[in-house]
Amino acid sequence: MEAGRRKIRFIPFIWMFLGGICAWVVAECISNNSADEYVDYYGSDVFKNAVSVAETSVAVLHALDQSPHVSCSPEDLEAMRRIVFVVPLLADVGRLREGELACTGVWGTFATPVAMPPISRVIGVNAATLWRGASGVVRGDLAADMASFGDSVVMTEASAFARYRDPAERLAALVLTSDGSYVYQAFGETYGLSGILGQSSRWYHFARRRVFSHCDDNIDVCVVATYAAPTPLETAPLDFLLVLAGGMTAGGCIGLWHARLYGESRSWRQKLQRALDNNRLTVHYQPIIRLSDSTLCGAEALVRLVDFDGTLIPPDQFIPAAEASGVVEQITRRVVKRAFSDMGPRLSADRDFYLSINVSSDDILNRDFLGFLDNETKARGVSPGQVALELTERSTASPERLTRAMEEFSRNGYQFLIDDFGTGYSSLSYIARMPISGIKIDRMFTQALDQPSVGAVIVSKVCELAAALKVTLICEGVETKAQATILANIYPDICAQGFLIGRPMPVERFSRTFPVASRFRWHQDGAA
Ligand SMILES: Nc1nc2c(ncn2[C@@H]2O[C@@H]3COP(=O)(O)O[C@H]4[C@@H](O)[C@H](n5cnc6c(=O)[nH]c(N)nc65)O[C@@H]4COP(=O)(O)O[C@H]3[C@H]2O)c(=O)[nH]1
Repeated sequence: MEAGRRKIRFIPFIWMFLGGICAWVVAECISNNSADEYVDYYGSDVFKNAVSVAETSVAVLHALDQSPHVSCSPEDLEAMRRIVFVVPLLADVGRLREGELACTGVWGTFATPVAMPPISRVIGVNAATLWRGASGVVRGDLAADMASFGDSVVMTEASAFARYRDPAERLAALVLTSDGSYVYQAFGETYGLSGILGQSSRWYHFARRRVFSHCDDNIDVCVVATYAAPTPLETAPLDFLLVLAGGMTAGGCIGLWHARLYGESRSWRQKLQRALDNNRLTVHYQPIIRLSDSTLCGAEALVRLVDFDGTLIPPDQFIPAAEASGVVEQITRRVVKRAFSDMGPRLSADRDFYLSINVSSDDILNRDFLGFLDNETKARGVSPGQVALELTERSTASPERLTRAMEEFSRNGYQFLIDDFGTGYSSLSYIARMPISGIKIDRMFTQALDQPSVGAVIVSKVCELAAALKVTLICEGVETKAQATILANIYPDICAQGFLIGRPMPVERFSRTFPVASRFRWHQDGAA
């Protein structure tokens, strides 16, 4: 008991914690998303520029290679000068002779060819040669990236990547080959970046280092850019704390609601258990008559919980809690025992009279219940054929399982009635396959009978269905003579249950009001 109370007290805190975690996850995802946008923007810019430089260099090398002019001839120098003039990404273009630079578009022909520095890399099928940051080739103070193909060489303008040299805080990028073995350009703190080529962050990846990586399809140029994203607490501490507080508050509210529901169901469970232990469940009986001849055909057993002050609590208030907490099976057994003890003599005296008992699908699916029912009927001398089990149409159990279980009860002689027909969602095809002997039309349709509404149409359709299925039809909630008259006209064989005939009552009153072989003349007042 104490443990249960302590558990209830913890529920809101657990939900608060969960709410806080959810809020934190949401804040992280939002922050990841904007950090990814940032690194994508930066990485794409570097990538576009790198591809543009590479494509331009390749195109110029290709053009020089195809040139009809004699290398370093005045026409060749003129053509190279024009290239340097129109291609701002290139600082100079020139010609090699025996591995040395013989002339360039800017400097013309050298009196003494300039020695080339050691090669950084040879790439591609056609063996283009690359130099990274080569200095002292033309001007001692300038370090340029160079590429050569055949006897042509291009020198990249130093300013081509200038704007990336000092990236914003936490940003870094590498321009490299797709196998990661050669780095064209590096910006910022790039240690370990080549190892993550091919990975890209998504908003749902939880990592502080956000990654952009992309390779060109035609040229062997890739870019890996990273952003060491700050935590949401660093970027927007107030917003983050507000989101966290919101999450915890929402979690706390859900927790309070959950604790209340849990407390209610726990208190109902305890209340019901105490009522069972103290024998404070009682059963009332509501008469059911056949309208055609006014004979009493049966009675429905309806459970009530007697509160400590003697007031009767109707089943609608505790049966759902009993079903949810698993106490319903104990209640059903108690009702069965009580109803057989109350109505046993009546059932033996009047073999045409039946007693209907509400059961839940859990009762029917419980293998022991059939044995229990058999023992009780035997002990009280009740014929199973006079016992109708009312199963609500709103049952959530699997129809196949339920049908199989119902068949076992049916084999032992018990009848089944589908209660509250028309309010559930079960398919008619299932109902048609279930071993049922009767349908009870819900009172909401009955009460619409003497009003112009679709209720009357539905009732007459259900009557047709009952006739087709060859099952008994019982109409619940018959309160007026007008309703009874309409029903008797639509379906003469119909049975009626409702305040017009009698409210649920204790067994003593039931026996007094409806003695064996009595008739209830509903078109006159009172029982006869
Ligand atoms: N307005 C109006 N109401 C009428 C009229 N005639 C009968 N009623 C009420 O309609 C309900 C009929 O029972 P139900 O459809 O089986 O509906 C039952 C049944 O589904 C459930 N129930 C009752 N006893 C048991 C039980 O022992 N076990 C289980 N599992 N459920 C039970 O509780 C429901 C409510 O039972 P009650 O409160 O006794 O309410 C009863 C009855 O008092 C009428 O002319 N007008």
